[in-house]
Amino acid sequence: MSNFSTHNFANQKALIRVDFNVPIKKGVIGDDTRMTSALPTIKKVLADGGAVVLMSHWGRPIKDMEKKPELTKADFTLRPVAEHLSKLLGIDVKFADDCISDEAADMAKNLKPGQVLLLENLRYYKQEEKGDKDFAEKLSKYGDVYVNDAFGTAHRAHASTAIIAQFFPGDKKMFGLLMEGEVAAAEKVMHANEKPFVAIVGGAKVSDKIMIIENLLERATDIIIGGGMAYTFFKAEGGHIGNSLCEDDRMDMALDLLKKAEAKGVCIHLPADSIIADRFAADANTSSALSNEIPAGWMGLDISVMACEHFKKVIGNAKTILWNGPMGVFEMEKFQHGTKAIAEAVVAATAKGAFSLVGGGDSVAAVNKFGFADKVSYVSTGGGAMLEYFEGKELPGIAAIKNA
Ligand SMILES: Nc1ncnc2c1ncn2[C@@H]1O[C@H](COP(=O)(O)OP(=O)(O)O)[C@@H](O)[C@H]1O
Ligand SMILES: O=C(OP(=O)(O)O)[C@H](O)COP(=O)(O)O
Repeated sequence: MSNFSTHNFANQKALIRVDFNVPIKKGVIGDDTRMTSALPTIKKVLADGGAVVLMSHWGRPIKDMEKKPELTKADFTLRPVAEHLSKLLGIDVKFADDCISDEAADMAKNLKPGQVLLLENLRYYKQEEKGDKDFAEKLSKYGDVYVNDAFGTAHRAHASTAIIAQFFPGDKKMFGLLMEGEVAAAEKVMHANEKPFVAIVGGAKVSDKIMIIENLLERATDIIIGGGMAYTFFKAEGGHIGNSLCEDDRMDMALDLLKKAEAKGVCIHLPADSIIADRFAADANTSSALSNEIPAGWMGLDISVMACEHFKKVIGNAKTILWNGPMGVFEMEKFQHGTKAIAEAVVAATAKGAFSLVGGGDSVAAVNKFGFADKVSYVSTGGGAMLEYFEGKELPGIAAIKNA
């Protein structure tokens, strides 16, 4: 592998895998941390006299379109990201409507030094997530040099994050500045794990993160499980969760995890009560209920008073805090309280000397929304990636460049 900082990109095209999986609502970018964090890498290539071809995924289009037939590819387009990036860079960022078409290939070929091209969402193609070799090879033709700066997606062995690296010789593949910075910070935290070590896991990616929680049992003294994650546990224990988020095929795993935690002496903290809603909507009717007694037709969208108080106490004693995943649907005013309360507790613990690492696209958006980003020890652009790194695993996106 080569060194990004010392590489001279003059007259070269850098094909950069970024993680621009940022919140977008009605075509407007929300928290743009993942974009601003990649700017130093992009600017260095341009300053050297090179050109930049950017590739990213956004959301999970194929899976989501299967679940909700009313969705179309247009709901997952990266076009607003190209427009926002134009503003951030102060130049007109070109956009290819399809990541793998002849047109995209031509646009990449004709790119001049100082120009930037963003390809449409890689996940329009199932080959991306399957790690298809031909797909990766086609993408590899867009650049002279491959740069991986997508720490948030480094835990995925996908075509653009890992498989593609084999099509570049050792001196033409490298990590970008964001990736280098993230890895250095994660290493620091790995060695700063003073106890009590409290891991806070929330959000909506139940199946992904339930496996990660199991591995956290090796390091954490306490694991707080909130957000949409929690209801699979309550249902598995025989509770009533109404229409709350749940992955039935992970219930056995949830029970198993509770048993393993008990055997290891790790405390798992679930939210005793929830703010419930009659619809998944900002103007839904709301009430509060025990998290295992949610009435039919209602869903838990935030943690409630008892849970907040309990979680705050646990966090107050922590010396090391690792947080990924919001406690509720913080994007909606009515369901932001739990996430805010937990963020405040993490900030207070940090002020008392704890080391706190917060990561994940939505988690970062949440700490920014509440103005706490500079009051925690480190904010990572990776959520699942950060947690997996913490397990001591070599992430596929890192291994593909390092070990080739
Ligand atoms: N109880 C809940 N029910 C449904 N969605 C939830 C719930 N709690 C949190 N969420 C959603 O989880 C999403 C973030 O999850 P995730 O992607 O796992 O976090 P991150 O991006 O920080 O890694 C947010 O959009 C939030 O609205
Ligand atoms: O947002 C992301 O991860 P995160 O929710 O763990 O922060 C990354 O862009 C990876 O997305 P994925 O979990 O759909 O592969």
